[in-house]
Amino acid sequence: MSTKQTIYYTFTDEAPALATASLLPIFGAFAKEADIELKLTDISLASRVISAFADRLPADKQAEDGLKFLGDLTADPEANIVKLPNISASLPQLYATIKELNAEGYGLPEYPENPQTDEEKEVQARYAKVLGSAVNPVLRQGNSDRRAPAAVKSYARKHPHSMGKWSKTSTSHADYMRGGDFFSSEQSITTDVDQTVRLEFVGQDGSVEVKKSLPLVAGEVLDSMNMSCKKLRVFFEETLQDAKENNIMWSLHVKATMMKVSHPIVFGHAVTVFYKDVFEKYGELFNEIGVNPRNGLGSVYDKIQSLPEAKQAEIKQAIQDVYNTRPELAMVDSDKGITNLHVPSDVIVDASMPAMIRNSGKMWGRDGKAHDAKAVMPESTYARIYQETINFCKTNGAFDPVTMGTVPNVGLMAQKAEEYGSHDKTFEMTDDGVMRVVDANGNVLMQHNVEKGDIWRACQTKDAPIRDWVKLGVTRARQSNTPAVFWLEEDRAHDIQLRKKVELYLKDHDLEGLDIRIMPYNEAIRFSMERIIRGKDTISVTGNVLRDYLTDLFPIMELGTSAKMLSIVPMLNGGGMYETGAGGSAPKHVQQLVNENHLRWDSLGEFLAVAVSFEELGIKHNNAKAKILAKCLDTATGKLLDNNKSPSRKAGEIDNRGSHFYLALYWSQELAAQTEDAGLAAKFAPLAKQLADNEDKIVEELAAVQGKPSGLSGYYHMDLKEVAKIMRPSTTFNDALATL
Ligand SMILES: NC(=O)C1=CN([C@@H]2O[C@H](COP(=O)(O)OP(=O)(O)OC[C@H]3O[C@@H](n4cnc5c(N)ncnc54)[C@H](OP(=O)(O)O)[C@@H]3O)[C@@H](O)[C@H]2O)C=CC1
Ligand SMILES: O=C(O)CCC(=O)C(=O)O
Ligand SMILES: [Mg+2]
Repeated sequence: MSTKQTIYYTFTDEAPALATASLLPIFGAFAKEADIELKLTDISLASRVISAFADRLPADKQAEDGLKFLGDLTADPEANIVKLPNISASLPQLYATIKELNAEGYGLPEYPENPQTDEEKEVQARYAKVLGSAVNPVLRQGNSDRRAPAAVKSYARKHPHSMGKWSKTSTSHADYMRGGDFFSSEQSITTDVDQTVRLEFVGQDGSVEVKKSLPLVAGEVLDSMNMSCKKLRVFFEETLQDAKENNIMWSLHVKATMMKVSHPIVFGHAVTVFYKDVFEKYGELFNEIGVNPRNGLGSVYDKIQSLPEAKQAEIKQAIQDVYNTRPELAMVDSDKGITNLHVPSDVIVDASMPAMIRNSGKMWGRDGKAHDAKAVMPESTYARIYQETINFCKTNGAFDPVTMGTVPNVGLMAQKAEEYGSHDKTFEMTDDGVMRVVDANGNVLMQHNVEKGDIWRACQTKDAPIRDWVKLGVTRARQSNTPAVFWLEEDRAHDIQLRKKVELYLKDHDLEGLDIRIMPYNEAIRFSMERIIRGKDTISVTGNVLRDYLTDLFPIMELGTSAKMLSIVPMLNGGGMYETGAGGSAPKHVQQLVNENHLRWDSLGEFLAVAVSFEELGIKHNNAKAKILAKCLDTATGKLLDNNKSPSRKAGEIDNRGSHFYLALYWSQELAAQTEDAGLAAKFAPLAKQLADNEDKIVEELAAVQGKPSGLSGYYHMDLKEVAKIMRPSTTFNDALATL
């Protein structure tokens, strides 16, 4: 007999949070019939800020630390978490959150940009924990299995999304550093024993500063690498000159959100090199008024507001003058004049490069039209795969969603493997000297000569996650009868360590009849692309960053968006996390809801994740009803796709809420029709009838609210009651659901 089981469903940010207000009541009502409870756990950016300062807030403003709760839960073999995409906050997003909360009377301290006192340092440290990719590494206590389910793939084949044509004469390309970057300086070791190493800076006078003590466990891989600030700035200048001479648009693609320490620094250099004339002329003034180029040009516009109007106009003119001397800069919003360099969180490489490739290799220009572009990604380790993809499209034309195969991914990410764990071991050098990794006996394990401004970082990957990742790769190859490729370079220091382990751990498995290969990145992507255009599937088994990049790149080509991916994290301790999609939180969708009360967010990722989550409870707890709920949910999802009841982009047509209604209709019909459990069928038959009888009325009620502003007030700190009102406007539907 089963006892009550719990699914922890996360409340996050932006579009997925809005969708939750409509969808969770449906999931909750259905799940109840299988003795399953869905508990909402708030891990939104606002909730994380509130939790960080809970001890300073009055009791009525405090809230449970949802992230800590779920983080602890990941150790429990019973854990069952449905994780929606959340904001990985850049500084401008954090400022906006603090402002919004303080307007509600929270009285949170301002973020100290240049902390001087101990108090300010402490405040900054608390905010630092909230910034960037602060949720995923805590919850992802397992490796990742991301794929396009068969129903989704078949829908995409029948209803292909638009794909920009590729021309052989396209001048678009990826540009990256040919030296002085992390790739060219990487060193890597594997420790045989548990030990604590020190990350030390040795000054020119011989003084030693311990930056960090790092406990390592036996079998762990530790890398260290350096990016030269001078070479980075020269690289930016050269790419700008080259783009200007060749009349091609310049476009920066980094991941300042996830690589929260290193990439804002890189982004800041791009801003100060691009607008060099402005920063040279007004640098001192900018320092005085607190401009932070790492927050983008937006920071200049923001901070100069404290200056007299004439001065502001002078600076704005100087910015405009820069555009005469520089190549055209890619735009995020050409109507509003927002460029790629405006804020660091607008262009995020995992999604932005596939969007460019899908769009014939073009980015948007000042004139609102698409143009060929030089995509600048300083760090060469992974940038090369985009050049390879661009070459492939130039030769073979755009991918065709109707005929193309699929590239699922098995990604290494457990226990903060690879780049996810690097935030606390990434340092900007304040002086020239040597950065080194030293063991307890004083032996130097790795070292780099560094200069002021360089970015030096160490990166950890534990052994247990690697072993589990190899197993997951082999398992997926076996279960789906698909070739699997481990993407590992032959001459990259980190990958040399990993290759040894992969070769060793592959021996633990029966590989009979499987096609398992190890290939360098460019060969691996070419191999996968050669197969994909012939309709063949290839599993990519990769490290963490390639996991991130490939699970947007291929889904965006295959399905139009990575939101439609099934994204499972089998946790090392036995629990499961089911992520919804592989993409972001679609801020643009919120704007549309605010303006026209239409939410175009597609909850397909949520439907898929919850079905797997039910299924898992069914298996673990021998809960037959949960298994039926899962099976019927999957069938209903397929029917929803077939009947084209996914959200449209246009106000007045079916949106997120309408698609949820159809899910409830089809799901209840499937449950009523199944014969495995007569009790369940009897329970859902009246609902199915009521929903079907009232279909037109409900659809009308849901459409009637659209076309005018929704009245949503909070952005980062949404009022759940208000959101529920906006997201559940059909009384007929709500009443029907309440009968369950
Ligand atoms: N796992 C996680 O928690 C992740 C979080 N993020 C966070 O998300 C934010 C935005 O990231 P960004 O990379 O710009 O991605 P977006 O969320 O803006 O997604 C890019 C585009 O993809 C389309 N899209 C994405 N999801 C859906 C969906 N469910 N339904 C329909 N269309 C969809 C939208 O296209 P259109 O506008 O044309 O409709 C959207 O504008 C950032 O704060 C980032 O930190 C990013 C990646 C993963
Ligand atoms: O954690 C993040 O900031 C982004 C995560 C992401 O893009 C992914 O997992 O695909
Ligand atoms: Mg991603």
